[in-house]
Amino acid sequence: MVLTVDGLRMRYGDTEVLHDVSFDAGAGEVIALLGPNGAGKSTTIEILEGFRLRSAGRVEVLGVDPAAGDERWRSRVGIVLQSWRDHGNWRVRELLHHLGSYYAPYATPWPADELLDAVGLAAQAKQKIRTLSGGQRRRLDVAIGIVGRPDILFLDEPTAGFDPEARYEFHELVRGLAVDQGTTILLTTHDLDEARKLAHRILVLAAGRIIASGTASQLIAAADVGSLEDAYLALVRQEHR
Ligand SMILES: Nc1ncnc2c1ncn2[C@@H]1O[C@H](COP(=O)(O)OP(=O)(O)OP(=O)(O)O)[C@@H](O)[C@H]1O
Repeated sequence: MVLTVDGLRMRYGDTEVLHDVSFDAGAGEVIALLGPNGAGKSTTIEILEGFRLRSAGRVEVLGVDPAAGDERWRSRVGIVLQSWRDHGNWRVRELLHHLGSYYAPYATPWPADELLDAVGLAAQAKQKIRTLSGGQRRRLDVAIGIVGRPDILFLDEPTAGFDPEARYEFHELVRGLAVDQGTTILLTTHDLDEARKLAHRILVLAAGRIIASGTASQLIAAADVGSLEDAYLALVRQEHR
């Protein structure tokens, strides 16, 4: 398994926001984590990325506890946060080239120009980052996440602000990473269509617990409804009762 989460708990002060979360993922698997605002999706991802220390449970990412991940481990993990800190005065190509160089001791980084093509930013290569549109910045966030050709990629709401074409191209890119490079991908999204199109498995997290898990068709069949949207709404409404 590329990713194992077993009995994960997280507490902020007196409030427990993750209760006994367990799931795993294999190579090349795309998993979508869905759930209402505040369900604990970002918290889960940040623990797996090694940014937050969990309260309890076992977590392994590429065979390593993220709390103890070293530089080599970090170089194999790609991360797209909800918002990347800005380097406004850097130019797009320059930043990607620079960040790619960090990975050079461990992996062959994606050449900046190829990566710019892949995320649809070739025309903005020489632009300063602060002049990019919201969607263009988000594409750059994605490029930053994959520049080191990671074995596992964490994407926190990657397509928020994308136009439909950018979204389509991003979906193709994610599929390519999973299929051609065997990259394992865990993404959070509020876009059910995105989850249906991309994910081999969907996890629904509500109030810190996984309340359903399966393919889109399995979730739809289990709820005995006609669409993933209806299945999702039935699940989270049941949880609210
Ligand atoms: N540093 C913190 N201190 C205290 N509470 C926090 C902290 N970070 C998050 N929380 C709380 O933990 C819960 C889970 O938050 P989290 O950001 O993981 O949710 P989410 O599922 O990613 O939500 P969204 O869909 O809105 O991004 C929320 O109730 C949030 O208010």
